[in-house]
Amino acid sequence: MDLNDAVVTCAINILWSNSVGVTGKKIVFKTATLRLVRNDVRELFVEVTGEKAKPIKFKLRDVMVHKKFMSEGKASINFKSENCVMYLSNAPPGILMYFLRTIFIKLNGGEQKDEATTQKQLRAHMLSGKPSAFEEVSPITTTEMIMAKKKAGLLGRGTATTTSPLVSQKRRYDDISREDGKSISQAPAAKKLYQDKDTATPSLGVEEKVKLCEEQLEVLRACTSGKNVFFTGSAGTGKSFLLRKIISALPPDGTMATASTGVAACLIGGTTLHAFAGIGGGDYGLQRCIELASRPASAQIWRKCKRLIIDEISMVDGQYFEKIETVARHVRKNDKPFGGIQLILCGDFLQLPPVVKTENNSTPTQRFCFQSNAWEKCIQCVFELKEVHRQSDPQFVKILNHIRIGHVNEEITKRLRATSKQKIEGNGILATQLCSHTNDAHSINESKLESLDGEKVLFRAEDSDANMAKQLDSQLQATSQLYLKINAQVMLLKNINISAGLVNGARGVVVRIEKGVPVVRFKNNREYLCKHEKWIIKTASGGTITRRQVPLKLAWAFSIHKSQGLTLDCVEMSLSKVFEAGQAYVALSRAKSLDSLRILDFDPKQVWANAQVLQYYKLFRRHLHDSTMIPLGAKNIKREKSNDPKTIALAKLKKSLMDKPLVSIS
Ligand SMILES: Nc1ncnc2c1ncn2[C@@H]1O[C@H](COP(=O)(O)OP(=O)(O)OP(=O)(O)O)[C@@H](O)[C@H]1O
Ligand SMILES: [Mg+2]
Repeated sequence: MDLNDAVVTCAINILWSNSVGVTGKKIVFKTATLRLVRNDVRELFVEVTGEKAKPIKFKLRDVMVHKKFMSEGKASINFKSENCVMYLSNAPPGILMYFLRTIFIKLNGGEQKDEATTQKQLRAHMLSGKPSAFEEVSPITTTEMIMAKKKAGLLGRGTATTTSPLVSQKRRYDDISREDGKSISQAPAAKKLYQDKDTATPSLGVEEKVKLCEEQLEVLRACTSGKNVFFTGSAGTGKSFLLRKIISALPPDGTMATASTGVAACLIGGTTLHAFAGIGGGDYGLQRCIELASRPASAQIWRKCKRLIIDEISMVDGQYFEKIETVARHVRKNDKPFGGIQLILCGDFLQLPPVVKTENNSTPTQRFCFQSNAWEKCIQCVFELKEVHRQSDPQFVKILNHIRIGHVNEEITKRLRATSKQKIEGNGILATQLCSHTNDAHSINESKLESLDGEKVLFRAEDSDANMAKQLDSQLQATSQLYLKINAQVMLLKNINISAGLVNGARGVVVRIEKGVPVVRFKNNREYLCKHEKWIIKTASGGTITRRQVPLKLAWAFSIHKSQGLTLDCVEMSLSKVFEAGQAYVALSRAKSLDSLRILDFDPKQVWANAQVLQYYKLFRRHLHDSTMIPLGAKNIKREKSNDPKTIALAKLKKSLMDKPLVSIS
């Protein structure tokens, strides 16, 4: 992360006890800053600076760190020789992890002096009469990192990773102290700090090594500085990935991570916006919505919320957004936009629009969030991510950028039609069919599973609260009951090991059942024993519910709506029944490359973009060039009478967007 790895701001309680363990002095800081500093003789200290308090320093010698709840922003540091424990809470989990890692590496990654030498130097310094000076530790160097890893038994003598017996040893506390200048084994601590696979905050997981690019860092900075931010970008520019990093850089108390759909919410470790808001599906009148949100449980959630994060904002209905903005002001008794809650919104309006309920067979009036007055009032900063990370082939990226704005020419048609006959299957793994309608996908999976020989095996999920099974089913891709057979086509639902290709969305086939769990052969020929994984869902009230299940889902077919936000390995689609603007773009942009994609019946007519969205983006880009601090919203957007992509106005608009493509094409 771009932030200082030697500093963390959080709530801190410091407790001293006497030699028989009776608690004595206690200091409580609601907010304080911890800094790693060194003195003149390079001894390490943690410096605590609270509000209106003088800094206090604690020598980092003979310490134990308890970090089991690091992903919830909690940890403790036990200064054993001082009989003092420091409890940290409400720390941004990602920042806390880097802070603890810096302690670990600084303690173990340098050439260490023994105690006698240090004492000698200290005496000399005191005699010199110079005032003591402390300075912040320098950034971690590669040498320090390698040395620390070696000492922890995470690196062998060569470069290969070793499996030290201590690595698998389960310990409640991780002793990272050095005694007598020698390192004791810190393998579990190190393993956790380098390879944590916790899911409550996915950014602390296996993605930790993937670094944000410069444009993503700029958005992160705006979010951590408290601004109301909307960031957009085409499919695969890393919006959800960045959101996970943003969530882990914010204090957990009052940070509500939500998304318009369950699948998207799960990808950022959050809940659905509807579950958070507590006003039902948004069909009630405003007065009723305020009443619903004012019920004690709902009102408490609204009052506690300091930062509201919404992914896949394109699928949030504009009227609903307007309603929750008013509800927020009423329930929080605060007249500021959104009742003073910081908003972090992200999505791509050129992907799927809100699902609109048709009343009395009338034509649905789609209202996007950006068309609401609330949007204009609330959004302070807008950003557009341009670097595509999902696809690396520049030709495919270029095609997708054209499709995104509903533009198809002969060259694109020819290239996409050429995929219709290509063989994308391999290793017994069939392509996943993307269907425009959910029911089609469901029945394909059912019938394909039935048609396989052999017994069906049931894998039941274990939920922390059996009464919440329905909510978990609606939010997670891992179902409460999963039926599999040998040769079933499946998709992995977790990032297990990025470098080994075992990532969320990886396609495979069940080859056998071993030790009661399925073994899957993936497209890259790797076999993996899919043991139970844990999903943690944050409830709107701040609690958590967990599900343990085999991380697989049947993958003969998915609906395009359920695939929004995903990266898929090997996909086939028929787009003849698409019914939404952006639907073909969402389907096509799930693929990583043209070689892993087969379009059966490509026709340019299947591709169109919503005219109002195009106009919004045109305006958006103009503002983006002037300044990023602008109100953007409905007032500035002239409504198109027709959605027909063939209108002259639209053609002109597309042309202007093509002259300056929304995403730079290399
Ligand atoms: N800075 C980065 N470096 C390397 N890979 C990245 C980076 N940012 C994102 N990625 C990877 O790119 C892929 C797409 O990211 P992500 O799903 O977040 O995109 P998105 O913008 O949310 O797409 P969509 O609009 O389809 O939801 C993921 O595999 C992610 O890990
Ligand atoms: Mg996404």
